[in-house]
Amino acid sequence: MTRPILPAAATVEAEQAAIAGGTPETDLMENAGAALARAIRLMSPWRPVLFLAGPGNNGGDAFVAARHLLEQGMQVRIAVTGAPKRDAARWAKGGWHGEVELISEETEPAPLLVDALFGTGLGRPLGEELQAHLMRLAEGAAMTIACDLPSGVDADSGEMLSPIPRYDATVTFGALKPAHRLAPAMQHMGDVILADIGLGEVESDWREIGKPELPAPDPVGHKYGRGLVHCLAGSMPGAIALSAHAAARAGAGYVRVSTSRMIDGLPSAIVQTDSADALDDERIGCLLVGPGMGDVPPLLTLALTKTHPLVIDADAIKAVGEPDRLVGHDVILTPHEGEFEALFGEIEGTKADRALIAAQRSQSIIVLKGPDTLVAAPDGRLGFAPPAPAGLATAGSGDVLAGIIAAFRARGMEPFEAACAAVWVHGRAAEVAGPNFIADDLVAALGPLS
Ligand SMILES: NC(=O)C1=CN([C@@H]2O[C@H](COP(=O)(O)OP(=O)(O)OC[C@H]3O[C@@H](n4cnc5c(N)ncnc54)[C@H](O)[C@@H]3O)[C@@H](O)[C@H]2O)[C@@H](O)CC1
Ligand SMILES: Nc1ncnc2c1ncn2[C@@H]1O[C@H](COP(=O)(O)OP(=O)(O)O)[C@@H](O)[C@H]1O
Ligand SMILES: [K+]
Repeated sequence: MTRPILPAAATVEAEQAAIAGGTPETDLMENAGAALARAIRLMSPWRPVLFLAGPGNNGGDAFVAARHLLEQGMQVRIAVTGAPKRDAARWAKGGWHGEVELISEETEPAPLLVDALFGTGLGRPLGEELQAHLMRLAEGAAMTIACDLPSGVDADSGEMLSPIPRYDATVTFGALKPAHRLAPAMQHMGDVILADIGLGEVESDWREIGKPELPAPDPVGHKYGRGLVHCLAGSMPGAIALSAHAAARAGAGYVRVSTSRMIDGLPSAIVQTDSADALDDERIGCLLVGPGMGDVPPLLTLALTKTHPLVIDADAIKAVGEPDRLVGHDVILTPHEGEFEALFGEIEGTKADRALIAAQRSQSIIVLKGPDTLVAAPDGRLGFAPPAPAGLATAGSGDVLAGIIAAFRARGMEPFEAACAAVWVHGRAAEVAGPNFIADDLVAALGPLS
C-alpha cells in the first residue's frame, strides 16, 4: 500500500467527516497522542522527554502522549507557549496531572525533545524568541521528534516559514501532508511515521510512491512482449547511450537506437540502426527522444509524427514550444525545474499545484524532477517520491531515469504507473550504488531492482 497524502484543508475535512460519523474529536486526539507515545517508546525507550506544546491541537497531542509516557514510568516534562486555545487541547491538558512549565530561557533541555508547538495550523513564522528556544532545546537534545510537522513548516508547500532544526523522526496522523515529501522541509523530517487515528480509509489521489509491482516476464513470452524501446540519438550520443543501457537493464526485451554514426561503448545487445523505416515498427512499445538531442528539433518533430507512446526528456522538452502541441499524443515528460519553466513558463502555486496544472495543459504525464520528484497525471493523480540520495545530482542520472521509464512503459505499464515505478527504482538504485556513484553505476544497479 502506498501512503495517502492530504493538504492541510483536506486533512481537516477528513477529521470533520470522522467527527460527523460519530468519532469525537477528543478520540482522534487520544489516538494521535497514544500513537506519538508508542513511536517515542519504540525509538527511545528510556530517555527523559521534554515536550514543547503550542496553543492548538498539536499541543493537545503532546499532553496525551505525555500522560501515556508518564503512566509507563518515563521521565516527562511539558513546556508550553501559554494556555490551550482549542477545546480538544483543553481536554487533553485536563488529563495531565504533572507540572507545566512556560517556555523561557530557564527551560532546561532534555535528552529527547518532542516538538508539538504547531502542526497543520501554522499560519505565520514562529516569533523570534520561540524559534530561538526551539533551536536551543533541539541542540541540547540527543534525539528530536516532531509531532505531525516540524514547527515552522508550511504543510502544503514544504516551505519553511522560519528556520527549523533537523529532526530524527516525524510522527504524522491519518495521512502524510505534502510538506513531508517536498523540499526544503522534507530534508528536516527524519523518518516519517504515519499513525492511524481512526479516520478510516483515507481517500486521496495524492500518494507517496511505494515499491512497484513490476510485471513478471511471461514464461512463454518473447523479447518483443517484454517491450521494444526505440531511442533517437542526437548530437551528443553519450546521453542516449545511458538511457538505452538503462532501458535494457530495466527489463526491456529489445532496445534499439536510431543513429547516423556508431555510438561507442554501447553493449552489443543494443541494436544501432540508421534505417528511417525502423521508426515505423509497430512493435515499438515506447519511443524515447531528448537525452543528448542537442539543438536538433526535427528529431522531436519526427517523434511526434509517430503514434508510439513517447518519453520526452531533456533538450526535446525545450523544443516542444507550446504544451498543447502534445495534446492527443501519449506522452511522459521528464523536466527538471529549468526545462519545466522553459516549456510551461512561471506557474503560481506549490510544486504540487504546478505539476498538476502542467499535466492538464499538456495532457501528459509530468515527472517534475528534483530532490522532491513529483509525478502528475491530467486526471489529478499525484505521486510524491520518497527521499532519494542527493548523489543523484550527477550528470546523466536524468538520462538513466528516462530509460527506465521507457522500459516500464514498453513493458505495458500504464503511463502514470510506469513513471512512478521508474522514479522509485531510480531512487533505490542510487541507494544501492553507494557514495559518489556516476550515472553508469546507477545502470549497473538496476538489474536486481527491475
Ligand atoms: N483536528 C483534529 O481532529 C486533530 C488534530 N490533530 C493535531 O492538531 C494539529 C492541528 O491543530 P490546530 O488546527 O489547532 O493547529 P496547530 O496546533 O498547528 O496551531 C494552531 C494555533 O496556533 C496559532 N498559531 C499559528 N501559527 C502561529 C505562530 N507562528 N505563532 C503563534 N501562534 C500561531 C493559531 O492561531 C492557532 O491558535 C495537527 O497538526 C495535529 O497535530 C490531532 O490531534 C488529530 C486530530
Ligand atoms: N538533491 C537531490 N536529491 C535526490 N535526487 C536528486 C537530487 N538532485 C537531482 N536529483 C534527481 O537526479 C535526476 C537528475 O536529472 P537531470 O536534472 O535531468 O540531470 P541530467 O540532465 O544530468 O541527467 C532526477 O531524477 C532528479 O530527481
Ligand atoms: K510540531
